[in-house]
Amino acid sequence: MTRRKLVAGNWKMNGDRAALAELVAIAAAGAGAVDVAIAVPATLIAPAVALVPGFAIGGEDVHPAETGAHTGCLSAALLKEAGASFCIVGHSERRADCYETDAEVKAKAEALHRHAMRAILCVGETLAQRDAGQAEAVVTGQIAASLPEGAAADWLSIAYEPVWAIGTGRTPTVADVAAMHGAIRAKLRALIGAEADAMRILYGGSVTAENAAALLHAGDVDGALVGGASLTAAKFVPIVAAAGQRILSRSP
Ligand SMILES: O=C(CO)COP(=O)(O)O
Repeated sequence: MTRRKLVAGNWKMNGDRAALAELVAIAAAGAGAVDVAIAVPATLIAPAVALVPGFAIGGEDVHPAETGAHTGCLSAALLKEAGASFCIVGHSERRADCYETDAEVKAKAEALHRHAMRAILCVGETLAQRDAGQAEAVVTGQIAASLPEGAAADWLSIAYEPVWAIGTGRTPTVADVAAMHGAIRAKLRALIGAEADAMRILYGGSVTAENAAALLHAGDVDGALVGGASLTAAKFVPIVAAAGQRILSRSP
């Protein structure tokens, strides 16, 4: 099955209104054979959408409830009203900083689906878990416990982001990435059957213009979730270009 690649950016708590100018060239790069999307801090969603209408701008977190006494939180409806078409859920920084559980991540994804928004659900192991030989069990366990009801490829993507590869300049080997994505695909098949073959599984963690071609064309890798290198068009657009290239021959 051919899956169209998705290269998504995650600005985290970076960027400001001036930085939104980068989105003009980034949005133009998304007009080709690769889907492109950028998640920005919530206060930047509306001005970003105004600047690049029609381009996929997303949030970085959502509260599972519809409304209520949740000071400082944002519902899917609020994100959508601001112009977001998708949202990241379960990023490891939120699992660590905000103690988010798999059950909460699942509820957040379901809230997005109720509002016809797309979701990128993040999973990934820590270095200690990898060193202990538990990486696959941890990641497939997160998938089993946080996969939302009604999970389907037209609104949900998975992002495999090893915690130790985020912002560190370290990445797993291409073989390790392919093995983990294969394990995630197998787990998805067990949970949702043939729909799993249409679902995009992104890799995230220190993706750069230099390593993107190798990582993005590994087995079962359907795109990337990019942090630091998504903040400027100069760094991000070459990653989109790498996703669009077919590797016709490899050196021995
Ligand atoms: O966490 C990430 C994207 O969600 C990855 O961040 P970096 O690309 O900065 O390593």
